Amino acid sequence: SSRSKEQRILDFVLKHAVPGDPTSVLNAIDKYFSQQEWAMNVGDEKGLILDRVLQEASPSLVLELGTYCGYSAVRMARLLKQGTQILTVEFNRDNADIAHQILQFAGVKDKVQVLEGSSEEVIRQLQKKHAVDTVDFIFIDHWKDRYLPDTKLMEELGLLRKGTVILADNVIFPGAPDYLQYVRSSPKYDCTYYPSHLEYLDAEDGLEKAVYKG
Ligand SMILES: Cc1cc(-c2n[nH]c(CCNC(=O)c3cc(-c4ccc(F)cc4)cc(O)c3O)n2)ccn1
Ligand SMILES: [Mg+2]
Repeated sequence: SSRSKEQRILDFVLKHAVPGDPTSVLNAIDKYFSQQEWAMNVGDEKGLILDRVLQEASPSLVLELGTYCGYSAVRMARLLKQGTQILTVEFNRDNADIAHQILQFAGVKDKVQVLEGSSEEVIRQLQKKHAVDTVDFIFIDHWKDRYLPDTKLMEELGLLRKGTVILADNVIFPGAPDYLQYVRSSPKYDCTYYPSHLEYLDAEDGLEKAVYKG
């Protein structure tokens, strides 16, 4: 059977990147998209914004919604201190498996745990099954119609603490208008918009940072 796009990305990484070198894995994935075909990784332009916002927050526990091939999980893991944990949630079993292999190759597997399932079911299990108290940094990059309900669910479950940073991808394209409207009008969040472009294309996109005020 023909290999999926995600399997082709994995093959390209295994061929062109250096085992144990996360930056070479990111460069290989970015090169794949510039040479071969587009895919929905956050990319290098928005990735730089993620780097800066993450370093500023210097979190101990990171939750990512939407792993895809693991590009942003590798991106975050390469910047975080030892002992930091990233829990990343992927809905598609095949992609979760690809991400697993890319994370392993990059040498960041000890910092990242890929949880397969829907964001809602995983979020509901975090406190009991994954011994999570509160989360310090959340990168939201999953189905755009789930940004708002999942943020409200995390509030309700007490997973956010004073200062928790929520960074959301694609708030312009494909867009998460209900989420944007909610965090920007809620007294519980301090929001900042980082304009950018859709990964590897010219269409406008951006990241929204929402800091929970507790
Ligand atoms: C419900 C649930 C879901 C998940 C989950 N796991 N993996 C994902 C990936 C979701 N990501 C996207 O759909 C996405 C799409 C575009 C795009 C598409 C088409 C265009 F034309 C232009 C841009 C661009 C992006 O940057 C994106 O991130 N969600 C995990 C857990 N629970
Ligand atoms: Mg995205």
